[in-house]
Amino acid sequence: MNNDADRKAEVLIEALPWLQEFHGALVVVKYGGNAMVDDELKRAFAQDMVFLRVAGLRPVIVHGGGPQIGAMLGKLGIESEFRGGLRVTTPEAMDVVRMVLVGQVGRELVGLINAHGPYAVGISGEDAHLFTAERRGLEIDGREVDLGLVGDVVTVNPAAVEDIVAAGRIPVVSTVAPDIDGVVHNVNADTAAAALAVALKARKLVVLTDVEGLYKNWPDRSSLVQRIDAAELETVLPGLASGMVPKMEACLRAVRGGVPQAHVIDGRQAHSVLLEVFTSEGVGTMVLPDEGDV
Ligand SMILES: Nc1ncnc2c1ncn2[C@@H]1O[C@H](COP(=O)(O)OP(=O)(O)O)[C@@H](O)[C@H]1O
Ligand SMILES: CC(=O)N[C@@H](CCC(=O)OP(=O)(O)O)C(=O)O
Repeated sequence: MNNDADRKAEVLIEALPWLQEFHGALVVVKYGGNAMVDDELKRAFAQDMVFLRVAGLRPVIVHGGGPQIGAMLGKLGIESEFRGGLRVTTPEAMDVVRMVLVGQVGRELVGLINAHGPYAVGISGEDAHLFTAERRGLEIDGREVDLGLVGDVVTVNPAAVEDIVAAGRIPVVSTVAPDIDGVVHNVNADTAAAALAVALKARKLVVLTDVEGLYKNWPDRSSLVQRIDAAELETVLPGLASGMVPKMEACLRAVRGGVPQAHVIDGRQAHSVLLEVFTSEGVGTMVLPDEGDV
């Protein structure tokens, strides 16, 4: 065999133990809006989800869309600001959040996946009681900050998502959610992905973003964390900035809720999900439960 054929065969065979280990595994993949900027990358992501499904895994996608919401708010002349990595959401902004997440970003992903076959079904936190939210406050320097219609997920009814998965399809979840009075809230997609991964007893949570993983001393590029356990992550959390806060809180919530591993990986690298699942080195940052919890 020539070298090129050897290398291709090696790549395929390296996947064998991982195909065995994850056969049938339910994997929640959070696709961040910052990793959706380029059409090629979006197509590669859709291919990866179909690959996982055809390889015998059960992918569930939770998508974000922060930059896309920002762009639409900008076009409409509505101001929006972030506090602690969360968007302060007025009722007017909430209409835009819902329109963009459900009607634009979710639809686009469903279309890209369905270019490969009848796999993807879009669903939002409003469907079949999937998520119930509770208004979420934020404490900054000991003071409570009002974020408007921002919610945290307090209950998950995963039955509708389970039905879609059981039918061999790929749920694509948009993260708007009603509170108990039916008022729709804006839920950060990392937060929702973690709550869903716990409720579905997922084997993995994989979070795609626009950075290689968690840096202990951001922005020092030599401080990329490959593995971290829940207890250590808890000590690092207070020092984190911007979007990394809800992301790492989500990983912590997932592993503390029984998900055996959570990963933050670089969505700017095409097919990074496949590298994470099917190669021995993996990519990005892996968050593990505390030793006693494994
Ligand atoms: N410690 C850190 N490690 C990695 N990235 C960090 C850190 N602190 C802040 N960041 C920033 O967080 C960003 C990711 O969060 P965010 O922009 O909300 O992504 P997404 O749209 O994928 O949810 C990174 O691009 C980086 O600029
Ligand atoms: C409350 C809150 O911040 N909600 C987010 C929801 C979208 C999201 O989380 O998108 P990314 O994953 O792309 O950041 C927002 O309004 O931007």
